[in-house]
Amino acid sequence: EFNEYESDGGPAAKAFGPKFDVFTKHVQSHIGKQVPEIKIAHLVAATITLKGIGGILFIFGTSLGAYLLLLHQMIATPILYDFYNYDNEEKEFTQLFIKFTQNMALFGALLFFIGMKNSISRRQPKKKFSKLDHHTHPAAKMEDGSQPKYDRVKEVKEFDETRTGVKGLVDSGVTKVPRFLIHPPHSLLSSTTANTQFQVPVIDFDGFDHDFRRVQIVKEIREASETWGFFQMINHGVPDRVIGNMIEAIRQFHEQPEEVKMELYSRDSKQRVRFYCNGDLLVSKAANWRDSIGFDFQDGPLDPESFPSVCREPVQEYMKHLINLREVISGLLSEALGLSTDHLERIECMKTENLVCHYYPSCPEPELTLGATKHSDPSSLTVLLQDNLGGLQVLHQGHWVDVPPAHGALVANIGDLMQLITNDKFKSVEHRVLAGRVGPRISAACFFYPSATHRFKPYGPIKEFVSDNLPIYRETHVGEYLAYYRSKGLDGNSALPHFKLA
Ligand SMILES: O=C(O)CCC(=O)C(=O)O
Ligand SMILES: [Fe+2]
Repeated sequence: EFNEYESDGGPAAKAFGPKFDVFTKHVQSHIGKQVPEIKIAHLVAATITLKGIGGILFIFGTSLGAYLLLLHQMIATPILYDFYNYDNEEKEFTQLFIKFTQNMALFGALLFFIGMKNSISRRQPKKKFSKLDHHTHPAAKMEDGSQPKYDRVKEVKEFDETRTGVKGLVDSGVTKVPRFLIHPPHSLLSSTTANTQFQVPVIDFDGFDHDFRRVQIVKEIREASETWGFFQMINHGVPDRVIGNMIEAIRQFHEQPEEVKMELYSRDSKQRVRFYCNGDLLVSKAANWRDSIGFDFQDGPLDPESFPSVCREPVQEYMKHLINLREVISGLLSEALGLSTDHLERIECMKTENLVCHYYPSCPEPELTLGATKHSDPSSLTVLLQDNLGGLQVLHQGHWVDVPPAHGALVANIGDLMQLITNDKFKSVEHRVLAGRVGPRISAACFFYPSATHRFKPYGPIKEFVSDNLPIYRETHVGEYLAYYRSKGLDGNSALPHFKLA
């Protein structure tokens, strides 16, 4: 009867009216003020509406429905079940009191429902990307056989907003490589057929400061830098223990809880320590199956507080050794170029260090993607530490050649800026990383650049390498070079030709 309504309020108003009068009198005598007059028919209409709409919304599981029902309970219960107007001996008291407490229980249940809804939405702040994977796979077809419409920008944006990188995808149970990570067939072609007739040179640095050995080492470095642009170094002076700790620390950074790592996620290259997935995610055509943490040292040490605590000491210790090694290589490279030992140091072309520590998660479909697209490094020189899984390949005489992991070894490779200042004498050679079913693979690339404090210092071909006054490249500075390199993204083409003189 309470749900029937007529213009005077119907039977509901007849039951409700007297009780409401008593209730308003109570309230008036308590607060000592006149309560504004409310038409009983309006009140009944309001409570029926609240109950009706609230009930329907609640069935569909919305919090708004629960709030409306709460409001209904707050108005109707104390007025309708007015046990407090009866003596506790009277039978109405018991009946009304039972009804009142039942409604209070309902009130509590509604509060509980709202609380649960809020806590669920707080625990799931981000979209689970995995829900999308079957839509985004190019092999996926609509029911009518057509390809689903693909919105790459949206997919990439949603992925970026998870702030958890490729590892986040893997952890959420993705079993297919999402489309934005799939590379075109021509860049995947012959992924698995590495050429085994060539071998990347391995150079033993033992005795580099003894004249006799030094001559030999300098010769090997010259040959490797002119033909391969790559060589592996052994007995380079960085202890195995330091290397082992470094690999373990990178693993620990990437494998710590998402919530901690997400705090450091950033696309702002001015942020000196940051976690990111594909520096060129927003400009590249195909993303790489890897996450990275970057440390931009800029001509000096970083504030220890800016390191994530899981990897602070191992990274600092590794870099201390790499600074020493840079001095050694800088002298050897200068000599290999036929310049005085301190030449490269004097022109400050390797003064800044930028360390990027990569994590390549295991991949369910490694034949569809890459750990790193074919690229050459923009640096003057890169020193790379890789774990024992393999996957790094260098392009040599038109063939992809594996750079096999060797215990305790470090890889050195000539970067674009070195090729530019040596007028093509030393080569900045293209390399890539295959994705693997076994993982994670871990690596740390330390890029040595010209001084960051002299970002606009011009660099062009050194005069000793310019015969008949024919430089191949125009002058540039590290700021310009990097801006161009980044704007292009890793698209498989070198940035160097852009700086060629006509
Ligand atoms: O992870 C690797 O082995 C190579 C990484 C690389 O080429 C780079 O960071 O430029
Ligand atoms: Fe590289």
